[in-house]
Amino acid sequence: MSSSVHRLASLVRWLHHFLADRHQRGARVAAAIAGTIALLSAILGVETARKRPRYQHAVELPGLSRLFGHALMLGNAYDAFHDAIFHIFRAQLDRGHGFTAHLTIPFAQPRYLTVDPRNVEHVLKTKFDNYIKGPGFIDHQHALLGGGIFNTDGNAWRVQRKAASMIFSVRNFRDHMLHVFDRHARTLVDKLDDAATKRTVVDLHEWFHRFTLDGMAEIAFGSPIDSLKADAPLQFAVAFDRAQAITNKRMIMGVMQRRITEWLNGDGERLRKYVQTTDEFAYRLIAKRRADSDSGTANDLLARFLAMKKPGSKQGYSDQELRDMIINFIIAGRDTTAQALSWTIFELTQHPHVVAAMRAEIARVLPTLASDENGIDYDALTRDLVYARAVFSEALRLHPSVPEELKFAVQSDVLPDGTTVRAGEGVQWSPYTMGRLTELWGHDALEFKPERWIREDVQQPGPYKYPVFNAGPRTCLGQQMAYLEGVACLVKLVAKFDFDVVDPSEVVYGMALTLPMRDGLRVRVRRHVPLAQTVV
Ligand code: HEM
Repeated sequence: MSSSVHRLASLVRWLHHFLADRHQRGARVAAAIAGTIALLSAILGVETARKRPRYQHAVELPGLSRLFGHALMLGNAYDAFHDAIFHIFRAQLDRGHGFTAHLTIPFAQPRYLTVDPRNVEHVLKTKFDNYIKGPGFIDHQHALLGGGIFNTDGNAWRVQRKAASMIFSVRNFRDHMLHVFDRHARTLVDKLDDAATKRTVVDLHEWFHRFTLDGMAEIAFGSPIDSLKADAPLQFAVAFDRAQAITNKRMIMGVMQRRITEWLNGDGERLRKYVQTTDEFAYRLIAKRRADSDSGTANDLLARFLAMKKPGSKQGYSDQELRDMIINFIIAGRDTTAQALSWTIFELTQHPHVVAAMRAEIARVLPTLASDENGIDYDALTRDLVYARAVFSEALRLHPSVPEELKFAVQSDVLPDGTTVRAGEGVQWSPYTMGRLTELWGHDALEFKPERWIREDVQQPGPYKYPVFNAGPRTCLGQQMAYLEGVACLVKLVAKFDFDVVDPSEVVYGMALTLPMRDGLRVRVRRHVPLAQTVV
């Protein structure tokens, strides 16, 4: 009896979550409850029974309802989704049940959740051709990402990857990108200096998104935006974040369930509106570059795509294809690095001894940084700032910018741990959970310890135990760029400022395709006074 009551309460909470819309409750909610229950009852009982696999090695995730699969469990846990997955695995491993679990989502193909590095290597590298993004996933993301690099498979992906990889050369990093990052980091420092004088509270998370957008716009699209200098966030950025949040909700739905839910709760309409705003921004950039007579000699990504013919065709890329490229690169280059910076600063505020160790390294490697007008040396950044780089890696271990990943099998296959995956089924792995498992990182897995990255007696983790930047043929193209930009910015800020988080308990992640902070990172800024200067 109590479990029925609990299930009913769960159902109501789940429906409330997906239907919550201050403006359109009432008729829609009533229709939704009746319609959803009738529809799901009719279909899901049969569907889940039909799709439930014969397990080998993978165990059933808790919270399976014969009628609703894991939808209620996921809906209830949605706001803390990554931690729910972590706790489920923690409990499963404590019971000796292994590294892979099975998940059933109404109307969607069943999927496996795994945190086994051998399985991750298998999907990302060994059987790369057998695991694709797949039509369902691509359909979910299409409104926002279109046919851009994150949302394609096969030849369309290959062509974009080849074209994009041209900008990620050591020469471009050293001679161009570093100077761009340095310039924007100075603008950020000036703003923080001003905030320190006025003692205002600033949302560092939002400022980091502007910092990385400005860098990305200049490097990839050849168009300075200077959003850091503006008084308020760009309208584009607000719409972009909201569009991502809606797109992410789709990841725990089947396509049909998504259509019904979004029709009922209005998310479909809202997404169209947000995408329209992001499109206007992208199309303005494209029009400006098409009109610019110098763009033929420019070296940025947009210039390269503008100059290219489509493979096997005499035609160039259409505005819509260029728009897809721009939007995908904004997610790639703005959100990931801005969020990595935000979580790193947050961890630093909680671990003053790490800040002290960073400052000691900065004093040794870049003694004039705090007053330096010449910018940061490339070799120092990529080779000598070992501890600062470890700090960035460690923050990403606990707060990976892409917290969950998913691919679908083209043909039936057996994972290295013995789990049978049938054609069309999904394999999802969780960098967020993997970064927190004692089985992978030792007894202190949950502690923030940059030292673990520089211990000589411990082998450095490979990309399958630490799949934060993906691995194999689709490994992140921008990993080095992210370290360059991230570490350059971090050392400048750490050398000059102390940050106090207004309320650490309000720093939680929000649900998006990446790992933003739901309510931002509100900090008070103080100019750092080195000890030597405080001694009278
Ligand atoms: C801390 C920062 C970053 C993290 C954690 C990160 C992580 C990732 C991950 C997990 C993927 C795979 C996504 C997927 O499965 O589709 C990826 C792909 C990619 N990343 Fe990054 N990334 C970061 C920064 C950057 C930057 C600065 C760029 C520069 C534009 C970039 C460019 C790309 C591109 C183009 C891909 C697509 C690769 C492909 O599908 O072939 N990333 N990144």
